[in-house]
Amino acid sequence: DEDETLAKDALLKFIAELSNNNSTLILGTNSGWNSTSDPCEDNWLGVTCNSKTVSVEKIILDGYNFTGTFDANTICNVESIADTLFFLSLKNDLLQGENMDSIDKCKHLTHLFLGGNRFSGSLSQSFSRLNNLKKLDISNNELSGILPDLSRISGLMEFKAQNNQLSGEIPEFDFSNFVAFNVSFNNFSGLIPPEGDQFPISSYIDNPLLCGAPLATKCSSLPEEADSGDNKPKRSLSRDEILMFSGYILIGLALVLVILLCVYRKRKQKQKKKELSLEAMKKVAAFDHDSDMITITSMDQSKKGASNSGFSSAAISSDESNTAVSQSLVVLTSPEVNNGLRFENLLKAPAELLGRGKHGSVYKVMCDNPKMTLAVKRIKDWSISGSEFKKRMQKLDQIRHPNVLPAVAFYSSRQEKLLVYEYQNNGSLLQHLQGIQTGQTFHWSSRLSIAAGVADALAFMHQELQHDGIPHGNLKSSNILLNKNMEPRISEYGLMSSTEISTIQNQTQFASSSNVFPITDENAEPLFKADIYAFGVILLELLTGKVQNNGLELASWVVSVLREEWTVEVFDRTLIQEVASEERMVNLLQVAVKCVNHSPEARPSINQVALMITTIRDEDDRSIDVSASTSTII
Ligand SMILES: Nc1ncnc2c1ncn2[C@@H]1O[C@H](COP(=O)(O)OP(=O)(O)OP(=O)(O)O)[C@@H](O)[C@H]1O
Repeated sequence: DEDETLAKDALLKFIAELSNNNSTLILGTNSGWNSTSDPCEDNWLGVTCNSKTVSVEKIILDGYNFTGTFDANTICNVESIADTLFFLSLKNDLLQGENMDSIDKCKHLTHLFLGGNRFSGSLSQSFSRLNNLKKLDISNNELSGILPDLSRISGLMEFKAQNNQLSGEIPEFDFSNFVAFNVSFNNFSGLIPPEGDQFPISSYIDNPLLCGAPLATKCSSLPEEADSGDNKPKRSLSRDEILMFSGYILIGLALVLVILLCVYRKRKQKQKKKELSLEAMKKVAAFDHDSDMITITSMDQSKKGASNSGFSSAAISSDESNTAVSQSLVVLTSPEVNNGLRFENLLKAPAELLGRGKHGSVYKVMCDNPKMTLAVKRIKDWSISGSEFKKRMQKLDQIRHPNVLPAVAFYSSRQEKLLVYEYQNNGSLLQHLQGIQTGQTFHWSSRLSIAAGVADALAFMHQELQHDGIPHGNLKSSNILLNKNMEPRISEYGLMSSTEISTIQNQTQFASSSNVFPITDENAEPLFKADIYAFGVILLELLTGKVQNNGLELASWVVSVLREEWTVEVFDRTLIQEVASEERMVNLLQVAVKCVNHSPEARPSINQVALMITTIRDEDDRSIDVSASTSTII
């Protein structure tokens, strides 16, 4: 109750400051803003509350020409408002700003619209600490000076700052998430950051010192153009501006002198070091070559230190003799390799490092006998006993699904395990998703059938391996490989370590006193639910075209956008252009969101997921048939 009173008092002070104590006149007598009513219960004009927590979430007071002051202290210093307010819009109110250094205390703001006011001076650094911000509008104000580093806000999707007198360089925004951007009619200078050219010229015009795409001004010609004065905006300068520019000129001159000195010194040094650096470059080239392409050497060579490949030393580092090693390669029942794959052949074949994941490295191995290309995964320090590993591999080998890539052979020693798979020519789903960023097409129908294939395979594997407690354990787009027909094949099924198992069980409060193998029916459930979460993230990647990584926690980003009902903004833009029916995309999005539910128990079973996706795909197939037959009739 005390909180509610504090919030109400703060709101009343806020409106009084905004309106110069004229709120009743400006908002009307029925607006609700008075001390005898309640902002949430009595629906104050422009205030939206959360119906469950009865706390203020949105304030929208646009276009009232209040002419007073927005003092950030007034609302952001009151916890009961700052903790829940995520939307603040005061557009076209002719306000001045005060104590804007406190704006970061309104830390949950995702939308802040302050366009069309009389904010002046430079924008407070504290704007760059609004970490949850998605949209910021400071356009049509009297702001000047350099922007704070707003590029720190990783989820920012929209920035509007046109019609101010802002100067300095545009912050290095990560434009990949942006849907709108405008800095036109300012005094920005320097290069437009990379990918800024996805926005039209109108987003940048009238910044005489700005250069680079999409503007026609090339950056190298910038100083001359600026000096020549031809393109200078023709407006009289204030005294302050004259002082500021004189300061800039002096600093500029000093910088030029320093640069000239540096260049002169460097040239001298370069001449001296020319021979040395050539030598160094040779070394670098040799090093690169070694690490990209390795030949798996025989034991003798390795002893002499002939190879620095991780894989060769992996095989050799076991203290067993060459024959013992050869015997310990267990070839599983793959007809193509059953005949002839021996450990020695693997060791002799040329190999190339494909990548290093958290479980170890993967090598592409071009084997001569039998003639085939393999992917060999080397897992170090896997806390699973040799016999348990063997049992698991043999069990997995009995469960076959066309969309799961089986291991063709494995090797186990105390220090390391090797797993041999057929090499898949079309790369991983991750690579295809990354290709979208560079303009490669990834059609909706391919995405949908990959989703359906993976869901089917996962449903089958879960059903077959439920009793053995073997989930996938590390499902992600780099482990979904694509064969030559672009059909998905889930790789690395069942390679989860006991430490990871304990972590998941702990997270889900399923942990028992013993978190070690064997996993039983009762404690395995959270592990399978973790696979469903991971599959949900893959669905989100397919729909958004974005990739889950350290910088982007995809599920929370999507959920936060959806909470504000901007469903369309979630989707990959190329999909929206391509897909006739948004409905099926929305249906698939709903499946994904169910899968990434925080509570494991609330996630659907994989059978339900597979069924939902098959239904969406069937509808999609039917719609293609219908449109095909319609076009034939026409
Ligand atoms: N059978 C295969 N055919 C083709 N490429 C493969 C095959 N197996 C793995 N790769 C690729 O090799 C690279 C490295 O794989 P790795 O499994 O080490 O990485 P990761 O999946 O990122 O990590 P981890 O699975 O250890 O968490 C990945 O790009 C993966 O797609």
